[in-house]
Amino acid sequence: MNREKLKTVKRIVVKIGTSSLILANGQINLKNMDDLAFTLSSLRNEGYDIILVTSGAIGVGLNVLGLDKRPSEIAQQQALASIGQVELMSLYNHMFARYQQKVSQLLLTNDVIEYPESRQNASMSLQAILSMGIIPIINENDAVSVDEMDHKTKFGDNDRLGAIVTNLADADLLIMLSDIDGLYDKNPNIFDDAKLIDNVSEITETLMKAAGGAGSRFGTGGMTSKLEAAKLIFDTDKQMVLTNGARIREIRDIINGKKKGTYFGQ
Ligand SMILES: Nc1ncnc2c1ncn2[C@@H]1O[C@H](COP(=O)(O)OP(=O)(O)O)[C@@H](O)[C@H]1O
Ligand SMILES: N[C@@H](CCC(=O)OP(=O)(O)O)C(=O)O
Repeated sequence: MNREKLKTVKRIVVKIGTSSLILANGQINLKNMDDLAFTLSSLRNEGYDIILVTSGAIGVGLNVLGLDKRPSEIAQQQALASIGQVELMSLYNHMFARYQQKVSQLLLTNDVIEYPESRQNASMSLQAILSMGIIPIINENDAVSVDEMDHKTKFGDNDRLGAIVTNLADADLLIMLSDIDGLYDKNPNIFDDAKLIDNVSEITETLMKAAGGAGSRFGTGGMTSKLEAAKLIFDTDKQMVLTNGARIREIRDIINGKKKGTYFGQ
């Protein structure tokens, strides 16, 4: 367990969850989005390769249509994601442009990553975008991804997608931004005495039991899906830091090795 390794990272994937992009009242969290655009653009200027994995298509879709909860029908959810994704990218495009940073969009499905040829193709596309100094912004292609018996196109959730992209891009570090300071030893929604864990070197059964579901009505996987993502990170010998999306500017402290959030690494 050594945060010293964080000081040598060159390529960083940042995953931001819906809970950091949408306020409790359903409005867009412009402060977090602007902090994200500023921080990632300045890191890019300093020479880091940056990839953003974003959630929020459905949350922003609800905002655009003035709805307060997800529809239950799949086709309705997909329509919402399709509407929200355009608005989400439009917001990012404007926010990043303020800092003279160009962005691109990549919408992925699980089958693209599973098939070696399309995976290689996605990887080459990503490399080409990065070599142009552009920040690729990645989400699942929610408008078309569904799971059928023999054709699985869904990733499950964007925490998993964040870990998959870290591997696909051969990045050194995944920064997972959520609405909480890191991983606690118990679900902090239920236990007042829950303590923040500083370092995790292995995903044990005890840790999995400590992880509960989503904290907001917009988040999906909760802490369980973040730990599943951490398992993929360990499998591929990468590092991950889980931290609060309300303090995005602390990413700089994190890559300077400071004790912020929960560090997953060996
Ligand atoms: N052991 C735990 N440590 C930290 N958070 C936990 C834990 N168990 C459950 N949670 C909940 O997981 C939530 C984060 O997951 P989620 O709502 O899916 O966020 P996001 O939209 O960022 O993916 C936290 O707000 C918290 O309420
Ligand atoms: N792809 C979906 C997000 C799915 C997801 O995992 O959401 P979250 O738990 O907020 O990271 C969307 O853009 O709405």
